[in-house]
Amino acid sequence: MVLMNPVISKLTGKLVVLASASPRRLEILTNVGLRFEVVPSWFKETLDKRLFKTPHEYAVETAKQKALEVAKRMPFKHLKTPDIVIGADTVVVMDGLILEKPVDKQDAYRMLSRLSGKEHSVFTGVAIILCHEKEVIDFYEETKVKFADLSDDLLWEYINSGEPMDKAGGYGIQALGGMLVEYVHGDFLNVVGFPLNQFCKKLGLIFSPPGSLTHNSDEPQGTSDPAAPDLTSRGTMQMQNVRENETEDGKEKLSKMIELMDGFKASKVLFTASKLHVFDVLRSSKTGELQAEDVAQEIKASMKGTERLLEACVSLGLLQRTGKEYANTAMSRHFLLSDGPLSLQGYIQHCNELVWPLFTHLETAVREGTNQHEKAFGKSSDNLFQDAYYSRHEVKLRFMKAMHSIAKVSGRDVATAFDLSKYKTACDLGGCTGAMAYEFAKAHPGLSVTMFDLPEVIEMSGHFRPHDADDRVSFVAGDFFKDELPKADVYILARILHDWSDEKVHILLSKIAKACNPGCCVLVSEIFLDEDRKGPSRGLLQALSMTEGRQRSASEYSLLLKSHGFTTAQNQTLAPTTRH
Ligand SMILES: Cc1cn([C@H]2C[C@H](O)[C@@H](COP(=O)(O)OP(=O)(O)OP(=O)(O)O)O2)c(=O)[nH]c1=O
Repeated sequence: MVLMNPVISKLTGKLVVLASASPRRLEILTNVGLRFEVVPSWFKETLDKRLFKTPHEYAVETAKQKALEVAKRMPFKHLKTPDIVIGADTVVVMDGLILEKPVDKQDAYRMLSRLSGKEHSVFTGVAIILCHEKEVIDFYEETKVKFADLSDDLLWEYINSGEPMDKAGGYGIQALGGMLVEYVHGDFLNVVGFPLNQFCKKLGLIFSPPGSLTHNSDEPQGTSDPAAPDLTSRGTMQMQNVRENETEDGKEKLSKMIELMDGFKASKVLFTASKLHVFDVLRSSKTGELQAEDVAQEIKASMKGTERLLEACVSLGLLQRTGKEYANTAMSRHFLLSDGPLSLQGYIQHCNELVWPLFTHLETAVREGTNQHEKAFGKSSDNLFQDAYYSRHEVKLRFMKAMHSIAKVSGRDVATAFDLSKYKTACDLGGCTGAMAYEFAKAHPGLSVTMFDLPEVIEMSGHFRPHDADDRVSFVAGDFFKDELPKADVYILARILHDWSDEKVHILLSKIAKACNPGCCVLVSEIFLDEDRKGPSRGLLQALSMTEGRQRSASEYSLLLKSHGFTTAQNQTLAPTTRH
């Protein structure tokens, strides 16, 4: 592509990120040959408008916050630091009132009828973050647009086209909305969401030779004083040294702290919405959407409480809201519907009913170094499974559902992690509902899998039998510490060993070693701790409520296995070992 603007070519080789989900901005910048990645900002456009003297200050600040959020997130979440992050925010302003995107059709109607027959301003605030230099350049552009007198019929026809909903002021000048417009004074692309002309000028200033950076030679007079911006100007340029290096760093630490402090609230919101079947209720409604009062009625809860719960769910990305209607997000549809193939509901209820009470006694657990079953449930648990999980029917069922959901979510990855084509038989020790065994059978057409677990588990495993159950999976009842193990080429230990002390692990491994022939293999699936035991925190957090078990690193597991003649063949995230 021939680059008309030499400024754009100055960005060649730099990691430029557009912190925007707007397809218009993407198109405008792509059209001029800019190469960039799109990382939509998670910054919520909720700044208090009353705190800004002018609408354009609001747009600029929102643009800045959008860009800063991405600049801060990328080094952690994407493991790379961009050179430049660009953020933008477009607002329509009528009689001093800021109009953003309409929340529903009525809102679009209110906006468009307010604009009918009159002139309004469109402001786009833009922020350019120079990540390495820790500088923010921001500016805004104003364009005046006049609407023709619009009849209600025309307005509703336009609203029903769906076009207004994701656009500031409820119209898109570049498409059908162009019909509503009598004239435009100023940069057309600014209305569409990005003031390209001024953006290129700013880039020119930024990438001109050193010394000229703070010298706004092409700025119209009187426009460079941010304290007194001139609305007729083509914008102001503010170079802010985010000296503030430490301040930014401090802010990041503070938000991490707040995230940690609030983490338990977020978990409990998820548990409660799940227990009250909020996600199922929304899915079952005709349109997949419901208002808070309908949800309250369905889940038999108070209106006030339900509304707060739904709002909190939206903020956590568990639900989405358009106007007053709540709906599941893609993530919730994936993991939170109770009958979904990858439903985590079983595990979530286990966390709510069993892990949560244990964690409320964490302080005592730390002081005493003991598990807190007795305090939490009024009953001690010397043998975790017999005393805690399998003592009562409903607790057993809940625990089995938890294991089932984890096996469903992780089963395919575990089953396909290694080439098992040379093996004919496998035995899934402590396989609970058989979900993992079925995944192995599905992944390996030549493999027959025996699921081995306690008789009280086997008697209920029928509840979880898939309708297309493969008859290569069979169930054998027994206690793997006491009874003879079925013969197999592959022994699967998925999330088993961490529950037990080294002593018990040795008992189990020696029984496997006796049962298997040379060349057979043990496949261990666990959260492996880092060798320095500094992470992953998921494993270390889980350890806090463990009874007699412990979390181990891959080399600790290898040592245990080696002492029974199993040499580690592959040792990655999953560790299968072969006995010679
Ligand atoms: C007035 C007007 C706005 N718009 C669009 C531009 C913006 O995308 C949108 C205003 O919303 P913004 O909040 O500025 O942007 P966005 O939500 O689309 O994307 P992001 O926040 O991720 O950057 O309205 C048009 O496409 N045409 C128009 O005529």
